[in-house]
Amino acid sequence: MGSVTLSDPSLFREQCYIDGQWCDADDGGTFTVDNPATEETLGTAPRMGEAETRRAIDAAHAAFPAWRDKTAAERAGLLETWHDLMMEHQDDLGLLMTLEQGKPLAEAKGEIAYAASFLKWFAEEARRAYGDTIPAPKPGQRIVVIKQPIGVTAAITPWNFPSSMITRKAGAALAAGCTMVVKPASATPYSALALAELAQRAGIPAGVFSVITGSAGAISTALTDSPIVRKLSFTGSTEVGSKLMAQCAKHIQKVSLELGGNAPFIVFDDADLDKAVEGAMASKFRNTGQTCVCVNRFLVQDSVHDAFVDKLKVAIEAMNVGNGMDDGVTQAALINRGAADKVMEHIEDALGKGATVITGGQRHERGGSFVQPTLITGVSQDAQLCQEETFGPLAAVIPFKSEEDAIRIANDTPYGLAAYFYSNNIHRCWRVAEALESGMVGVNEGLISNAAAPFGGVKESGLGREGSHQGMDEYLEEKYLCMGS
Ligand SMILES: NC(=O)C1=CN([C@@H]2O[C@H](COP(=O)(O)OP(=O)(O)OC[C@H]3O[C@@H](n4cnc5c(N)ncnc54)[C@H](OP(=O)(O)O)[C@@H]3O)[C@@H](O)[C@H]2O)C=CC1
Ligand SMILES: O=C(O)[C@H](O)CS(=O)(=O)O
Repeated sequence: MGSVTLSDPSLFREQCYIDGQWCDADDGGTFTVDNPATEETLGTAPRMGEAETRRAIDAAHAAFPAWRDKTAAERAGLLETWHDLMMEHQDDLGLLMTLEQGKPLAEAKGEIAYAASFLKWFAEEARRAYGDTIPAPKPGQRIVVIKQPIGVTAAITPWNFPSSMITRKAGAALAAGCTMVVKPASATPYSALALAELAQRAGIPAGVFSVITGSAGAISTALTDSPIVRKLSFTGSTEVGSKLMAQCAKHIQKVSLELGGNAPFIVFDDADLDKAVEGAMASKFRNTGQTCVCVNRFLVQDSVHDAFVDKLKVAIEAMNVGNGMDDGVTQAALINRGAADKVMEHIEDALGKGATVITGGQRHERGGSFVQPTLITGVSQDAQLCQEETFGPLAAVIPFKSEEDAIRIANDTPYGLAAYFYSNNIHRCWRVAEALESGMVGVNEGLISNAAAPFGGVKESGLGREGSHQGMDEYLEEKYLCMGS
């Protein structure tokens, strides 16, 4: 990995993990993994396809009975050991993540703690897969509902949170008694393979958790063509999520989808503007704007518009753009040049429709996939960014007059993942929170993601919830027992 040395170099894996074994692709094929900040090659990962995927599915199938039959406490203990190993190696795992994904090192280490928190959360939830007994309508009968693990599951995960998007799924699946085959994003395989290394060290049995890298199409086809796989969990674009949902129909596989967003951030005239700016910065610029719950559109009420924009400009200009490995950097390279092109396309389109640049607006002088953190105002509602997720460091402000205008504009999107608003009027807070078409709402809060909360969207932002006590239900089947006399 260039000049970077891990304290524990064995966490850097360039092979996949199938059935407890580290292996290359059958044909020896590999793909390269680059550092987004320097565009240097970090290493390679196996280019696997259908044959390797089928072996991983078969291993998961073979491992399922014994894993299912462990007690919840035994599964919980192994998840807690995996959590502890993640935290013990937090620095190395953070380094790996910054090298392959680009995010500032402090954020990467933060994501490792966030990722580990899902293992700890679901270790606790494992012990609470409660069933029901229901008074029967017929004398002598008894109605009992038990919960059982769904079986072999699969996950396809994105590059923006290369560790936590895996543990948010695998933690729930393994806690429920399921086994899982994971295909991480090709841009960020090393965080996933390091998780597999630590799962092996934690004593999670062979076949229970496998990680395969390579052709997304071939791997996903093998996963959705197999009736052994009973559930697929996906985080990524709505376009791919829709394709996968259709593929899962063939064998009626359960599917969970965490997809794209288009989050509105509404600042009302009765907001605390300093808190609103704090929340705006946290939500907009986390991971250099590359999260599915990032603000995509700022809606600011006329009477506070200029004051809010002035404060936001100061906060944006205080950020430090650079290589995520360097101390003090708070905005990093985007995942690739294509992502930077998309941000510039959104800026240029909005300017062409009458918007004004308040700060930024250009590619960063560092070149490559760096973009200046940008603030634009006077954004027209027919701008491309109002219908498409920018996924980058662009704060776009749309003015509004009334509360009704704000709700109408906010809901004018096929997406509904996260929404945010700031107001000190409790009656308005209830009205607006209930009116927003979104799975999650931050009320006077810009950071809403944690393992205890049900994370998920409505409309074209997805299906199902992850985390919280709902997260494990995605991996459990309810069985109704009718006990006759
Ligand atoms: N909801 C969220 O958290 C996320 C949303 N997004 C949104 O998606 C946009 C595109 O980002 P991107 O990373 O390209 O997201 P994708 O949806 O393309 O990729 C996410 C995952 O899906 C895999 N994948 C890609 N194409 C297919 C396919 N045809 N069948 C099965 N799996 C597939 C990818 O594999 P591979 O890497 O090998 O191509 C990756 O593992 C972003 O700009 C953003 O708007 C992106 C990431 C996270
Ligand atoms: O997919 C994402 O962008 C993540 O879900 C964001 S979060 O969970 O870290 O908020």
